[in-house]
Amino acid sequence: MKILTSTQIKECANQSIQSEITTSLELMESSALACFEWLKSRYSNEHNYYIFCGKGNNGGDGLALARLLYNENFNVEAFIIQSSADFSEDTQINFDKFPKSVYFIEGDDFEVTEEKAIIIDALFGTGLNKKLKGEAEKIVSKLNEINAIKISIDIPSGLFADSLPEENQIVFRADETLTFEFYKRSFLHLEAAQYAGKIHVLDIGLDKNLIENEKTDNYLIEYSHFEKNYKRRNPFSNKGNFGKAIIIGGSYGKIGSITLSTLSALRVGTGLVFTGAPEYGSLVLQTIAPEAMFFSCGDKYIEDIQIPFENYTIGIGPGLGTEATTKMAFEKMLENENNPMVLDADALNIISENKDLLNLIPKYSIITPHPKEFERLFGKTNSTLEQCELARKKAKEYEIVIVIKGHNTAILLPEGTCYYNATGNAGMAKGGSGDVLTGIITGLLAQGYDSKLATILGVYIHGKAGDYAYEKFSQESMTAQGIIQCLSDVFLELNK
Ligand SMILES: NC(=O)C1=CN([C@@H]2O[C@H](COP(=O)(O)OP(=O)(O)OC[C@H]3O[C@@H](n4cnc5c(N)ncnc54)[C@H](O)[C@@H]3O)[C@@H](O)[C@H]2O)[C@H](O)CC1
Ligand SMILES: [K+]
Repeated sequence: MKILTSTQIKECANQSIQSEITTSLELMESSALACFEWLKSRYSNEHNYYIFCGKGNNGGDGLALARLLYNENFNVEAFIIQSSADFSEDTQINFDKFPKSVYFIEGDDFEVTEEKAIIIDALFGTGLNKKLKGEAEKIVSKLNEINAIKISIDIPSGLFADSLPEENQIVFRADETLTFEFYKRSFLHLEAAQYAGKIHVLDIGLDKNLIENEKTDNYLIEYSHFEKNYKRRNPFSNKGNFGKAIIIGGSYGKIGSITLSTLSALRVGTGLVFTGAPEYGSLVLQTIAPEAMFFSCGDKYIEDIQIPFENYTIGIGPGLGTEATTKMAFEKMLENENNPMVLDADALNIISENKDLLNLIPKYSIITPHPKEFERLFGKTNSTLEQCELARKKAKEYEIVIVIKGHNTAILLPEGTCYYNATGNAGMAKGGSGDVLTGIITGLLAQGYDSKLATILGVYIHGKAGDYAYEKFSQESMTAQGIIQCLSDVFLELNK
């Protein structure tokens, strides 16, 4: 899905209106209708709906929604922010059409009975041009204190679509956000995501051809992406058709991580998986992952990387350690390899101590740092949005794919495009999850997916398997091994 800026979204709506595909009032009505249908499918008319409206078009969506709810006998009260501004044209029409009297409110001068309350935030949408202050700030602060179900229309009031809130900025804190046509970019960054809650993208009928023509460098990965690009297995194939993945890492006390990567590479369909680890890891690896083959790279730590095969794809880093001999072996390996590989964890830590190594990374390789590892590699930034933009620059500079792991993992491609992932959950915020991702991407790369697809699909599958693990084991009890187990659910769904 394309991620457009608020200006582009407005432009799409304006063009739809100018080309007489629709009118602005119809768009407002279809936005309200989409919210109404969504609410009706989830909440009964036993709830009391408190709808807080501004005087711009976001408020108009709120007032139209209030009318739709009222007409179907839901308990609705509409509150309108008292200000000197006039209603926008369409909002005025919807204000006139609402059959009940409304409350004009100033500051915290309003009451909400918490029991069975649903608060709908239609105060400000994408038209907000500066931080909330004065009366608006007081209303939102009071709403944030109320114990009720909270739903924002289009975007939580006080939040911007294309930039992130500062610390202590007042923003409506929603449990769910019903957003129109597109994910707003800020929703994909932690600093703003915490205000938006669960995001639901509702279709309001903007012209799909206009959306198609809008240019963007930011996308959200969707299931369709996966469905379209996934390589089905040919019934006449043999293991030679599905590549060789070489997983390298492990050191004293960290054989577990390389075992997780190995198991993951096996579970995404790789033809042959080899693990290069210190000698004493052999027994554990061969017991837990008997399908993989082992080759020794040292005694307690990786000391020498001699890959005894050809035509392989390397994934290196989990549990690798940063011993002096390991560093040397890693550097030598980088000098000798030309094909794209996956670099994670200690491989990245070694590089961050010697930045010249960045120039040795084969083009189109994939690095998978978490935010701290990224910082060690490329420097500190003030927000995750700035970090994402720095990663875009570095991905271009070194012609590599950068995966910043986190709440919404961001993938930056060498051509400058960003793909965000929305699968996954907080149960994955545990040791071992990253090792699984390394194994998945290496396995897909080995099977002939190019770097871009291997990463996009890999990150998506990883999150999706995490979501299955959540359902099966709970967020608390799921482990990295649980994610690996649930990879089969993802592939079963795909093959349905
Ligand atoms: N674009 C679409 O596809 C559709 C959008 N809809 C809804 O419209 C809003 C955007 O509406 P807009 O009128 O542009 O602005 P807002 O309602 O967000 O309100 C802004 C309003 O308030 C004034 N203002 C701006 N900043 C502040 C501030 N800090 N404090 C006080 N007042 C402020 C500004 O002058 C405006 O008048 C979008 O989010 C959707 O909900 C449609 O209804 C359907 C199509
Ligand atoms: K809003």
